[in-house]
Amino acid sequence: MGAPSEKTPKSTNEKDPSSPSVDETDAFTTLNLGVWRVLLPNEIVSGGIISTTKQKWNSIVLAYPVVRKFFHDIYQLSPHLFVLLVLLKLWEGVESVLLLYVSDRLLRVIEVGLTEGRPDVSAIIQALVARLICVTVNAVMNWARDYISPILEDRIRLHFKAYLLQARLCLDMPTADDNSSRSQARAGDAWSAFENLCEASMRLVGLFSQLAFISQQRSAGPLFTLVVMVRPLLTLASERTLWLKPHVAYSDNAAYLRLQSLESMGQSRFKGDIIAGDIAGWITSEYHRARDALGDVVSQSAWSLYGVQTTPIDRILAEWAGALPTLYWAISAMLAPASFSMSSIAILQQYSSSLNYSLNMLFWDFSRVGKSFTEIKVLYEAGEVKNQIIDGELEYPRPDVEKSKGMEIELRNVSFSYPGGKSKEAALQDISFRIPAGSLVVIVGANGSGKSTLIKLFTRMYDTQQGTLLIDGLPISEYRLADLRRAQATLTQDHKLYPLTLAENIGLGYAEHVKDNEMIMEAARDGGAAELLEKFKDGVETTLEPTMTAFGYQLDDDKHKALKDVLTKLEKTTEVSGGEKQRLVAARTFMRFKTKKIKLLCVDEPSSALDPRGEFELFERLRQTGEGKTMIFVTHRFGHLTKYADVIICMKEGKVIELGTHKDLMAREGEYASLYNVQAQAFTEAEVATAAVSEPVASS
Ligand SMILES: Nc1ncnc2c1ncn2[C@@H]1O[C@H](COP(=O)(O)OP(=O)(O)OP(=O)(O)O)[C@@H](O)[C@H]1O
Repeated sequence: MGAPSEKTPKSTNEKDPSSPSVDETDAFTTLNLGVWRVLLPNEIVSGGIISTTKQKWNSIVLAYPVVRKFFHDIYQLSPHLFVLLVLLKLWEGVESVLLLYVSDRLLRVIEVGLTEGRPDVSAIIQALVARLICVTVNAVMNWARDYISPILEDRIRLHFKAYLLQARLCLDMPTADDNSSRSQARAGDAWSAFENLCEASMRLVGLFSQLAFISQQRSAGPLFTLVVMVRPLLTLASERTLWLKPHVAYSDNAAYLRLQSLESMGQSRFKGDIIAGDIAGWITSEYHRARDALGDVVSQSAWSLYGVQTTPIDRILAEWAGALPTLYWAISAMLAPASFSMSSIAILQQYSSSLNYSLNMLFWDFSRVGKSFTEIKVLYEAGEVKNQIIDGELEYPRPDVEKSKGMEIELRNVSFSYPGGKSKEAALQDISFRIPAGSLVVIVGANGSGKSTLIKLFTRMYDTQQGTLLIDGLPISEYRLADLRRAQATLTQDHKLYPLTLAENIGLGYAEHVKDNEMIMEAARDGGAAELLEKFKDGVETTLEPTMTAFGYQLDDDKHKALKDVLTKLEKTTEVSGGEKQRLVAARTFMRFKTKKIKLLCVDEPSSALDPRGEFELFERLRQTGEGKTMIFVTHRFGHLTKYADVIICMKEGKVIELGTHKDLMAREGEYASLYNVQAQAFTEAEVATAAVSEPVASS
């Protein structure tokens, strides 16, 4: 491991130019742990053992209400299984004392027999039977616990998966993009936290029963019990854990980040590009190069690296403390040889190792209790992330606005940058214009000029940072988001196919009618996807990307042919062409029109993969179906739309540079006219080329 170092932010900056920018107020300290940088608040770094223990305790106290809720929720999931499992866990705690007791008894009766030269057979048999009963009961209890655990585990995992799914689905775009609200919560942590807490309670019960039992024994007593506890207490005091500490961890090690990027290129989504580009060899050699550059700087998790930062002195002290019980009975035997026998020494050894084990396990479990508390908190916090886009209260459409017309949109001095974006310039800069209700608008402009960003503001995927966006005369933020969304339909280049049936892929445009096959087929025809649906033997019930669960392991081509055949026959992902995907997504938008509530249609370059006829037909159908609504088309191939456009907005570098009808803008001979002429020229050249090719064919 690279030597861990703790330094204050200022000195870090002076010594290492690659260090992160740090808080000028010296609010935190940066720790370099392998490839990781861990930032800890200064008050936590500077605290000694007492303050660290206090922090641990405070974190546990603070997390208590949420842990109580956690147990209540699990109890509600299955009261019987919950109670049974908790009882079985507690039994594990008592089990160790029972075993101590019966072993103790067996040793004593054997020793009496050996000393007197006449073994008490019936007492030995009784002790053996007691031990047999004890281990049998334990075996049954363990079996019952292992039988119940997976059932409860599944219920807990699925419950928290549903909880996290809902939490993630509710996030808006800026919040989802925001690093600080990105949650580490995982549903699997709920079960491990529950198990850890049960285990810790079991250890506690076990420890108290052992302490009570051992301190009652004549050969041991309270002093011996205390001596045994020294080592585990020392381990607890010197234990380092990040779990209960507020911190930020990240890596800026260039070699490590390079390794991560190259490793991700093994994913199937890059397969085609990697084969076509023949770059597999390059990736492997770059990987080796990055690995060499990383050298021996370790890349295990920051949490485990933080935990192993002990010194040899800590280890030596712990080992010495572990030898104290032996020292105790050795000295006791010297001071009072008459009260000691071989069996009492063996029993003391047994007590000592049993207590030591229980205490070590208890402290180990309690160190995980901190982690479990944090995980439970993180889990519940994931459901409480506040969206950055605040919902409005006003009903949309407003009762005082004419319903049959489309949505009116007005921008007043709007500027916008993507949260966390890396660009030097804002995506939109000081934009003002008004789109009257029911207009057909075409937005044109070069790549990156801000056309799609405008659509994202109209649909309130993001909020403007400067200026105002008005819908029907009032700021967009005043309307209820759900109402606004219900009144909008979008068809963009970003839409994806869901891993569901084709019927659902289309039907979810109008979720209430997702089972209405007639409506779905109508939407499919409008989107140009009807022929595609007929191609599949399962028709609309086809799932293009079924969830894959099948895997084969250690199958030999010849010996396990039957098994391999089963694997081959299982369902696979079906690819459709880019144009076919766009037709299915377009069908979903036509399904959305069937809600009859749409007042704004935003179409953003949805036809890049469609053939020219497909694109022409799609735009025509959208235009006809959208009549009476405000329609906004973003497209690079705008030739056949401009004659219908009430307004054309021409964008460049985040600004509106021209605005008007086709005729106005052509007369101006500016950016729009130049874009139009390039297209017109391309069409003319294509026509000439087609004519040149078709002529000899026609004459032959
Ligand atoms: N999610 C994002 N995060 C950060 N920057 C973004 C994001 N999306 C777009 N941008 C940037 O905002 C600017 C405007 O992008 P936008 O997608 O609106 O352009 P566009 O005119 O639609 O381009 P195209 O014609 O290529 O689709 C670009 O500089 C782009 O890099």
